[in-house]
Amino acid sequence: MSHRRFKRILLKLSGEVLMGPGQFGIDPATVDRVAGEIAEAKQAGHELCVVVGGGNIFRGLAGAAKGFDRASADYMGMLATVMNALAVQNALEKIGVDTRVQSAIPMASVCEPYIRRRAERHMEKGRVVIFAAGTGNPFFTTDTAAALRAAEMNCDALFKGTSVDGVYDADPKKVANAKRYETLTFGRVLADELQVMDAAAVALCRENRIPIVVFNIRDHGALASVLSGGGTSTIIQNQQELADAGV
Ligand SMILES: Nc1ncnc2c1ncn2[C@@H]1O[C@H](COP(=O)(O)OP(=O)(O)OP(=O)(O)O)[C@@H](O)[C@H]1O
Ligand SMILES: O=c1ccn([C@@H]2O[C@H](COP(=O)(O)O)[C@@H](O)[C@H]2O)c(=O)[nH]1
Repeated sequence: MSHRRFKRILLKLSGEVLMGPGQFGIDPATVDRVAGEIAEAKQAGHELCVVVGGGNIFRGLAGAAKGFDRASADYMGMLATVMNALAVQNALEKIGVDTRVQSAIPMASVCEPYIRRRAERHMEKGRVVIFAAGTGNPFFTTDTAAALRAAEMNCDALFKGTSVDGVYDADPKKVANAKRYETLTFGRVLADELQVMDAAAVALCRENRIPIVVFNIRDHGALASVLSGGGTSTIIQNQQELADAGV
């Protein structure tokens, strides 16, 4: 199923994927490749904004498990996403893509604060807006931030670029014979507690009728293939919209 109809896209970029073949941190070659794919999608006529994760550097839950105060650990996680956002911005600007980073935690000497109307204006001017620091609140995730920004920016779809090629009936990293869904309804994802994305993010997309496309951004060229109807992915929508799209 081609996703060309989705003109304005929120791309949720997994932090974990940005570490490339490494075990931690930012792999410049991977960031450059992903930036190239964003540029390609833009050239194909899509408007893009990006929310970056932070799992390659710090996750609040993992910090809390090691004894950090949960809220402080979450702030550390949000700061990690700012580093990733700057890396993605740098890679995009090197290849001539105009960008702005906006952070939900204001840090005036590093990037712009998040201002919705300003972000909208940047997008109208053809810039890629990279949203950093998640929602700015502890106890949330960058998936929820992605759903929130997708709603605020009137995006046609949320593309979750992660390290699995779709949503399965069980975690494919743990269950060898897990089966991938081609399409799913929001209701099914929530009822079956499929963990690919947190429930708050899924509920927000359901309420705002924003389809979610889950795909593996580790696969080279995956964004372009999925947009044009090739590649492997799962689309999550309301039942009616799946029917309208002929699925
Ligand atoms: N039913 C399922 N289908 C697909 N993936 C699942 C499922 N259940 C759990 N997962 C896991 O969800 C993970 C993707 O989501 P997760 O939020 O952990 O990472 P991310 O958003 O890609 O990274 P980051 O948090 O670093 O930004 C996959 O790596 C996969 O192992
Ligand atoms: O709104 C938010 C978003 C993120 N966090 C913290 O940041 C890390 C990294 O984000 P991922 O979604 O895991 O990539 C997350 O583990 C949280 O600790 C947050 O507190 N609020």
